[in-house]
Amino acid sequence: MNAPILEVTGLGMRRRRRWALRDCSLAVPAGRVAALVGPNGAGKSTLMLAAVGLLAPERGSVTVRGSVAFVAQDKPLYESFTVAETLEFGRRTNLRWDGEGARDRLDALGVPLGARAGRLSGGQQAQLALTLALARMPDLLVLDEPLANLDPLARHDVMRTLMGEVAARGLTVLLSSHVVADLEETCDWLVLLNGGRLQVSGDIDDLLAGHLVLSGPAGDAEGLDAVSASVTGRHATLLVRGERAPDPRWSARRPTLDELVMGYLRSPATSALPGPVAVER
Ligand SMILES: Nc1ncnc2c1ncn2[C@@H]1O[C@H](COP(=O)(O)OP(=O)(O)OP(=O)(O)O)[C@@H](O)[C@H]1O
Repeated sequence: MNAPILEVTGLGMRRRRRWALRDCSLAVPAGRVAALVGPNGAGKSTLMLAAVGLLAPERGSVTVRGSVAFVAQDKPLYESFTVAETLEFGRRTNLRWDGEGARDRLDALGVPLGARAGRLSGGQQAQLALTLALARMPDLLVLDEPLANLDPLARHDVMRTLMGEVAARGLTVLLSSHVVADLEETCDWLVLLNGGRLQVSGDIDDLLAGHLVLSGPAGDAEGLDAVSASVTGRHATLLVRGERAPDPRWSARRPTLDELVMGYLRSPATSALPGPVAVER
């Protein structure tokens, strides 16, 4: 595994008086596209604010090995600036700035340079905010719900832009979303928060390969160590850890990412976390 670009150890974060995150330890290897998922109030934004240094940890530590850029949920843009003025402002306020790449990207997306940022569509504003962050040439890009309020085509375009950058220069991305289906094709790392606790962290292919969805008679489910189970009449569907069905009474298949996420969210006391991570220094 590549050395983690983001490493969080024993992180505890308080928002006002309440703990928003407790005892979170995770590592995201360089070059990954990591999905940060969890219900409302799980602590996703808090974790991202800690990762980019906008909130200081109450307990534990956050290490980023490289430069970081952040796009907040409300995509702050100067509404009265034109797109060209926005780019010029970026050039003047950043030491590292890929203005040419930014213009090329906006050109390819059909975002007019002369339009005022406040008059762009939601999808174009999302692309402009993403373009500004990418122009800073970060090693780690942190995006708080970059796909919220976008139509399916705009969501696809944003993800394609990200994938292009990841492939072209090994960018690492941490992005939060509520729509797991949007993440399945592009993300290869999963971080699942629930109620301020880390529940799942790891490579998505490994996680999917290490779990099964079992279907069979509800009466046979006892004794199986399921992550979660749903029973309809005499039939049970279970998410379990393992690579093979326990016996022929159960039909087994690999879960989808959505099934894996939902299975863990239904059982907040369960977790799928790696052991201590060896870091190359
Ligand atoms: N500015 C704030 N002041 C006080 N408490 C806050 C603030 N922002 C968030 N919190 C609290 O911290 C906890 C974690 O919130 P956070 O915004 O990190 O969750 P989230 O997973 O990003 O949620 P969502 O999916 O709704 O955006 C919640 O209990 C929330 O009420």
